[in-house]
Amino acid sequence: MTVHALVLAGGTGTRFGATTPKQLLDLEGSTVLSHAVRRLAAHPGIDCIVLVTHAESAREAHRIAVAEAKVVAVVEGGRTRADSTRLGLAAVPGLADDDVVLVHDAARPLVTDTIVDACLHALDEHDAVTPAVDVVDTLVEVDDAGVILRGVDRRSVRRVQTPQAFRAGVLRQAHAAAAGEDAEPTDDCGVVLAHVPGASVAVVPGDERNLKITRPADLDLARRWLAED
Ligand SMILES: Nc1ccn([C@@H]2O[C@H](COP(=O)(O)OP(=O)(O)OP(=O)(O)O)[C@@H](O)[C@H]2O)c(=O)n1
Ligand SMILES: C[C@](O)(CO)[C@H](O)COP(=O)(O)O
Repeated sequence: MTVHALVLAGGTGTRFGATTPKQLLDLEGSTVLSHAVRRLAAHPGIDCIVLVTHAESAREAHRIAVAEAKVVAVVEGGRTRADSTRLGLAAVPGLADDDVVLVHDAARPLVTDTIVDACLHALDEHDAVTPAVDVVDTLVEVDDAGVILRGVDRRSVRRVQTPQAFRAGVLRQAHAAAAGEDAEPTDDCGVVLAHVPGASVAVVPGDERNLKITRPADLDLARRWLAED
């Protein structure tokens, strides 16, 4: 059984507001993308990595591929995140249904071995696994006018992260069924839940430091946490 990782860097980073995609931003001398790939490549349980890039990130992705022996392919991503996963899956050489696929956001450069280990371990019992953290604020559901409709019990919700881990056959089945649909799922566990009836999808402990760089303040936090590592 081989463990493959897809690193998704096909987005534009609109919410960050920079002129280049956020995966190219500098984080203590290396790009955000390069941190994410380096951390996954250093995990002994991960055999090979496919980079899914935005056209503007292709040069950096190819540079990383030369430096990191585990990177076996670089492909251009799609319009949506799900399209990018689908294109990445198609580029994995020799992917067997009982192989494992980890799907990771390049925008999460502080992924740790502990998180990867937790995901891989839980995959012995589940079809798909995602790291997740607790919600500490009170949650409410609102209408379009911002009027609160009801409270949401925060004990029953989590904020999910990546890498998300899958049996390859399950992820392939889910994305084949989802292809062409109007919905734009924001993560791959959601695609499995929606399209693989009966699939067992579970959470394992994530880490607050495994943040997704979405807005400029996130980069400042990542810099601080990286310096503390
Ligand atoms: N078509 C897309 C959209 C997103 N992603 C990747 O999915 C991850 C999570 O997406 P997000 O943080 O939303 O990144 P962007 O789409 O780049 O940001 P924004 O939504 O602010 O435009 C990122 O690593 C991003 O590069 C991707 O590979 N292909
Ligand atoms: C996959 C993800 O990082 C899990 O939290 C998140 O859903 C990505 O969402 P985005 O809207 O693409 O930022």
